[in-house]
Amino acid sequence: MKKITIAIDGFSSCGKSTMAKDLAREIGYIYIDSGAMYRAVTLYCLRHGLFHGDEVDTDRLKTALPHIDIAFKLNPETGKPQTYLDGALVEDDIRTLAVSSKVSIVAALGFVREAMVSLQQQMGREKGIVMDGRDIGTTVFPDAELKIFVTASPEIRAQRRYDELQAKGEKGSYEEILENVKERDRIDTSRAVSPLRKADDAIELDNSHMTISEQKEWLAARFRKAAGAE
Ligand SMILES: Nc1ncnc2c1ncn2[C@@H]1O[C@H](COP(=O)(O)OP(=O)(O)OP(=O)(O)O)[C@@H](O)[C@H]1O
Ligand SMILES: Nc1ccn([C@@H]2O[C@H](COP(=O)(O)O)[C@@H](O)[C@H]2O)c(=O)n1
Repeated sequence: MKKITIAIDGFSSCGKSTMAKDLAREIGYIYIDSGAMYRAVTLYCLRHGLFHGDEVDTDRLKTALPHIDIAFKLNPETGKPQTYLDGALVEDDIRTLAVSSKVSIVAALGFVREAMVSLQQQMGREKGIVMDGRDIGTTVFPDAELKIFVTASPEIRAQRRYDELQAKGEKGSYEEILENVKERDRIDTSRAVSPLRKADDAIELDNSHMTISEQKEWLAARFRKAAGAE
């Protein structure tokens, strides 16, 4: 079967990476969580004092960006990809509310997007990739053979994220998470560079009332059709 490119975009916390990761594992494709890359840059900014309130020191970030090393390696026990920043494992550190509350500010910077998009395009040049994010079907891989745009209500998304953080023993109230989900959607859809929007040729999925296994099956069927297996 020919290898294709699969772009999964959508709003924050709607289940994109859950679907993308599962599909990639099953079909033997590479999975890239593009949001993790913006999160890693944000963690770098926080750790190096590049934030002044909600303002980023763009001069310092422009100088540092070419030297920031972001990589993904598979966890040998779980087989799941994990994010490394400058050689250190940061998978949990990039998922905190502290990073979530600043990431959309960093992701709105044109020079940051340019650098990340270029890296993402290199990662996908051989096809056989599933990438999730906000601009994958519109900007990173406009020629992707399969494009999905995922939505769910903000309240459902916040509840899912809240349950996940609770299970990990992390802080954050439901209200705080709902506020973060809505604020990130607002910044992501209104930014000047590559705003979050559905590509004209993307298939929309509202998974508000779907289980993880139902959405997995839904995606597998779309993949078989796009890859020419049926
Ligand atoms: N259909 C579903 N029903 C219930 N929970 C779900 C469903 N899909 C995903 N989840 C859960 O919702 C949470 C968010 O999912 P996930 O991390 O995949 O979202 P995302 O869209 O990749 O988020 P982000 O954009 O913030 O990275 C996870 O805890 C995941 O297990
Ligand atoms: N292609 C992308 C991916 C992500 N972003 C920004 O990063 C934030 C975090 O992403 P998650 O997928 O981990 O939620 C997200 O809110 C966006 O601001 C992006 O701009 N483009």
